[in-house]
Formats: sequence, structure tokens, C-alpha cells
Amino acid sequence: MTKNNEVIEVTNPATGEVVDTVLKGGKKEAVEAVDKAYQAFQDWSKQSVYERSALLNKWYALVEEHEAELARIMTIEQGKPLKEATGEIRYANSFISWYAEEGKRLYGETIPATASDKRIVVSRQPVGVIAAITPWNFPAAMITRKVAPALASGCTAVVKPASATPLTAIRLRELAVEAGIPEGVLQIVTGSSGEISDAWMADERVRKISFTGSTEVGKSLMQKSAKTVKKLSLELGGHAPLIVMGDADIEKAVSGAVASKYRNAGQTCVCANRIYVHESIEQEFAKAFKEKVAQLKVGDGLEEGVDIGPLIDKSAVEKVKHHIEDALDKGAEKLLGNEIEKEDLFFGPTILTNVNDEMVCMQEETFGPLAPITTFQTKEEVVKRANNSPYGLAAYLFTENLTTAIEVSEQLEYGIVGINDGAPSTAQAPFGGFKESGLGREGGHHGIDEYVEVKYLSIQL
Ligand SMILES: NC(=O)c1ccc[n+]([C@@H]2O[C@H](COP(=O)([O-])OP(=O)(O)OC[C@H]3O[C@@H](n4cnc5c(N)ncnc54)[C@H](O)[C@@H]3O)[C@@H](O)[C@H]2O)c1
Ligand SMILES: O=C[C@H](O)CS(=O)(=O)O
Repeated sequence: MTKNNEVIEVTNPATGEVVDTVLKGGKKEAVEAVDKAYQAFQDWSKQSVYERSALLNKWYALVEEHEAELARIMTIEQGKPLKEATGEIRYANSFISWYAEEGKRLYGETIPATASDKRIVVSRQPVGVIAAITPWNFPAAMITRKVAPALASGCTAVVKPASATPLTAIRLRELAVEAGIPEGVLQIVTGSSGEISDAWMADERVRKISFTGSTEVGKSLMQKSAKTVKKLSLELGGHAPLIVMGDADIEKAVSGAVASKYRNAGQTCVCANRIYVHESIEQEFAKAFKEKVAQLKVGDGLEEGVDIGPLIDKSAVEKVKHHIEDALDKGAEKLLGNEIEKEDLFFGPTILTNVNDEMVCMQEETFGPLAPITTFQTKEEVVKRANNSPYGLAAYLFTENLTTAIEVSEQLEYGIVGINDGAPSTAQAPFGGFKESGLGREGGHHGIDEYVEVKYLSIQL
């Protein structure tokens, strides 16, 4: 059990310095948060969607007003370049504005009854108290992507952010309270993930768990949720294939591959993890890709012009090194690689060629700035290889042929397919994966369905 007043140090991955400390909460704090959320739910769920929408819009305005402050907090605790952090704050805020409106469209329906003296009325009601557990790689967006639809539908939320990046979450919640959202409606609990999640899993008042993180932890939470049959949303790991057909526009493909691969230093669930290039254009693509990647600047995300910040921790660096060493041992060749002076958590963008599917980087999520390039000969071959994964989150396809785009994308077993687009994520679309990449969707009108129960009234006249 967590002792009173124990703290967690928050460090800047670019410098290693401790920038702040937060309470290392545990079961006590987890239960207290549910107490407050359950109490708050009684009133919050009874407000009209228009009253909740107005408060969400005030929160949106405050997040917008404090964009620079929030972005700086994020860069300092997570490492991503300031321009990316600013982009994430805007992306995170877009979920608040989207669901401020979507809540007004929680429509019901009437269904013609068999009996003439009966009426059937269907409605959608908030599930109640929801618990969100979120990762370090997107400290703002992974929270608002859950909390915005939850609050809009009338739910209240308790959130455990990753211990590496709690400061953005805490500041976001302060702005929510400043906007007039009642204190109990949204709470952040920092600390022991095991103690806190176990307390929420055991608590019957928590009716929904929304988790974003690794597939391994997601499976564990899925098992634990069975005891009280909690509703589940799981946004898990990915291993995105990026396919460049022989007829692709090379410039588009290179730009899309760089955007997908090196965002957040490769630490996103939708990063291209495997790059399949038709054998007829491999040399042309690899040359152009290397030229673009070699221009990326590695450094402290607070520095002007930095494109790739540090990785989150030492184990992340070790994993990327392992994937590279394994590939080289199995015959890969280094086209560009980590030639940077910096040490510690910085890792330069790396490109490997002559890659084969036996290499670990072609099977496991690298979560770093490594781009393995392999070649293929036919559509049938590349679809089969691209689908040969337990993951099914994002995939990318570059082609100038419409028939190829439609035929291949329909065969790809992935929840998100970027066609000539390396950055498909947006608040209005249903983000989520097939297979072991998760359950449910976040974003769009699908995203609010995760936070409601469907009920029907059968009225005997
Ligand atoms: N599908 C998506 O939308 C999405 C988005 C971001 C990250 N991810 C995935 O998340 C992973 C990287 O994030 P991460 O390292 O924070 O993942 P993680 O699974 O280690 O941690 C995620 C969250 O779960 C908590 N946690 C860890 N172990 C736990 C346990 N046993 N019980 C309860 N909670 C626990 C952590 O403290 C953190 O808050 C990658 O696999 C990435 O693909 C997926
Ligand atoms: O890392 C996972 C995030 O969901 C990526 S995105 O910002 O939604 O594209």
C-alpha cells in the first residue's frame, strides 16, 4: 500500500532534471475520487446537454487561451518538440469542442409496437462514473478523447495519467474547474497504477473502464473487468505497415512516411513500423526518404527547429537499439543511423534496408525512430505480409491508382487506413483497431456511444 505523502518525481527526458513531484496516490485516493465522482454524477447527469455543452465550450476556450503554457508543460515532461506539443493541445482541444456539440445529438427513437396499445421509446443514458487510464505519449489528447464524450453524455470521470506525464493532466483539470465544471465531475489521481486500477475495478460504482496503453496491460484489465462486468474501451498497441505501390507518387509517399514514422520520435501507436516498397521503386524511394530524414534535427524539444526530441526513458532507448542490432544480425543494412553526438535519451532517426519479416522490428512495436524498409513484388504478397500481425490499428497505402487504393485498403485488417495520408488522426473520425489493437472507437459520433447505455420504455396505454 502507498504510504502517506509519498511522491513521484517528474523528470524532463531531455535533461534528466526533476521538474516537479506529484502525490504517489493509491487505493485511498482512488476510492475518494470515486466517492466524489459518484456524488457529482447525481447532479451532472441531470443537467441538460446544453448546460454541459456550455461548460465544455468554456473549458475549450480556456485550453485555447493557455495553449502555450500547456504545450510547454507537455514538452518538459514528455519530450516532444514544442511545435508537436502545441499540435497535440489543439488536437486534444478539438475533442472538447467536438463533443460539446455531439452531446446534443444523443438522439433516441420510437419503434412501432406489435400491439396497438403499446408504445416503445428508446433513449441513451450516461453509464455513470467512468475510470480512464492513459499513456505518456499523448498526455493531453488521450485524456480529452475519453473525458470529453464522457462528460458531454452526463458521465463523471476519474483519470489516472501515466506517472511519467501527470502535469499536463493536472493542468487540464484545473482549467476544467476554472471553466465551471464541478470539482467532482473530473478528477485526476496520480500514483500506483496497480493499486489505483485495482480499486476502480473492484468498485461497482465505476461502470466503465477506458484504457489507452499497451496490449499487455489492456489484456490484464480486460480480465480484471470481468468480476463486475464493466464496460470497456481499449485503445492498445499498433504495428503499422506502410505500403508504397509501384505507381505511387514518391514525394507524397516520402512525406507521408516521414510524418507517420518520426512524429513524437516514433512513439505513437499509429507510427509506420514496417515500410513495404514495391521492388521497382525501392532505390528511388530509399534515396528520397534518406534525404528527407537526414534533415530532421534531434534535440531538446524546447529548442527552436527541433524535429525529434528524446525518448521517454532508458528502456525505450534499449528497445530501439535491440531492434536495430537484431535486424543487422539478420542481414539488414543501415542506410542512415543515429549519427548524433547527444547521449542519454536522444536517438537519431535510423533507416534500415534489406529487411526481412524474421526481424523483431517487423513483428514487435518499436516505439522509436527506426524505419525498416523491405520490398515486395505483388499486391497479394504485400497484403498478406501486412496483415500478418496480431495488431490491427493503423495502416498506410500510397498509390495513384484508385482501384488499387480501394481494393487493397478493403483487404487490410486495420481500423484506420491512410491512403496517401500519413496523418489520418482527427476528432471527427472513429479511431480504433482490429484484433489485439483494442475494443471500441474514440472520436466521431461512435466515440460517445462508449459512454451511454441504451434503454427502452415499453408503455402499455
Ligand atoms: N491505441 C491507442 O490509441 C494508443 C494511444 C497511445 C498509446 N498506445 C499504446 O500505449 C503503449 C505506450 O504507452 P505506455 O507505455 O504508457 O503503456 P502502458 O500500458 O505501460 O501504460 C499505460 C497506462 O497504464 C498504466 N498501467 C501500467 N501498468 C498497469 C497495470 N498493470 N494495471 C493498470 N494500469 C497500468 C500506466 O501507468 C499508464 O497510465 C504503446 O503500446 C502504444 O501503442 C495506444
Ligand atoms: O499514440 C497513439 C495516439 O492515439 C496517436 S494519435 O495522436 O491519435 O494519432
